[in-house]
Amino acid sequence: PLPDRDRALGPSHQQDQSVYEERHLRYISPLGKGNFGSVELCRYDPLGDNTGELIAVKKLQPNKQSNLEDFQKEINTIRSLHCDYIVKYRGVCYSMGRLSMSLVMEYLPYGSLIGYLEKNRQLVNNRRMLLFASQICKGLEYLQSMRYVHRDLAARNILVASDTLVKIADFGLTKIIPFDKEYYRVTHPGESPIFWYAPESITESKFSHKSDVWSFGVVLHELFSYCEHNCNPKRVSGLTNMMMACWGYSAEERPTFSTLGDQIETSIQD
Ligand SMILES: Cc1cnc(Nc2cc(F)c(C3CCN(C)CC3)c(F)c2)nc1Nc1ccc(F)c(N2CCCS2(=O)=O)c1
Repeated sequence: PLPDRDRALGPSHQQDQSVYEERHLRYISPLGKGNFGSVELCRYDPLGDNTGELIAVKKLQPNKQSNLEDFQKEINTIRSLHCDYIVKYRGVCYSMGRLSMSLVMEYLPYGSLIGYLEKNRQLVNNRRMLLFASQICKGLEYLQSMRYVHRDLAARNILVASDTLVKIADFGLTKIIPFDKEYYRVTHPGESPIFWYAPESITESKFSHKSDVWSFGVVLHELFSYCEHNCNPKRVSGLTNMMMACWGYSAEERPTFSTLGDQIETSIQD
């Protein structure tokens, strides 16, 4: 049964609501800004007594029309994803005054993985790093099962829910692979720094699950270069081999996320 506060407010205010009324949105602080728009920490407080839930609200930069289409696609993408290792969609908030809309998502208190690693270097040992790698791998395996290519996988786009849980965020560049092809070719060159891009993404603007595997290798490198290496060298060498495999020059050489997942589980057992 719904908690009393929701019963009193009727169906539109249920926990699994998808429309947030702007009048109940309490701005708290900025979380991040980019060419995409901005993400803010808000409290949705219909009772006005500060008991409402904390949410992350992504607003679109009020400019080019094409952004609105891309934003709609991003909302449709994240709304279709249901996985423990992917940041949860909560709903949308229409602000009629400005004829704009915002994407409402669950709020993960620890911020991006990069910031977390910098602040908690001593906490993230080898084992914790492999746990995070395994969660990101499972999230990517789920994305692949939905025929999505993330295209912007990097530690800055991974969010930390707790000391033992990370989630993939930011589906602004995510594309669906057409049913009759193995890859997605973009027309416009990407915005991301090419450090995370597979060779074919740079030379031919081709993106596939295997180019996400390349980027996953870079995320492993980011994770690994922050954590303590004071653990068993077998894990270290296992991880190094995984990274090198993700960086196979041709996409076919690279492992699948399920193979990588198995290798990570094996390394965790060691
Ligand atoms: C959906 C979502 C849920 N929870 C959270 N929690 C969150 C909690 C935090 F304390 C912080 C920081 C931590 C550090 N201090 C100094 C400032 C606040 C933080 F940055 C985020 N953030 C979300 N989104 C989000 C926010 C901000 C972003 F820059 C990006 N992006 C980054 C590259 C593309 S991006 O748009 O993915 C996504």
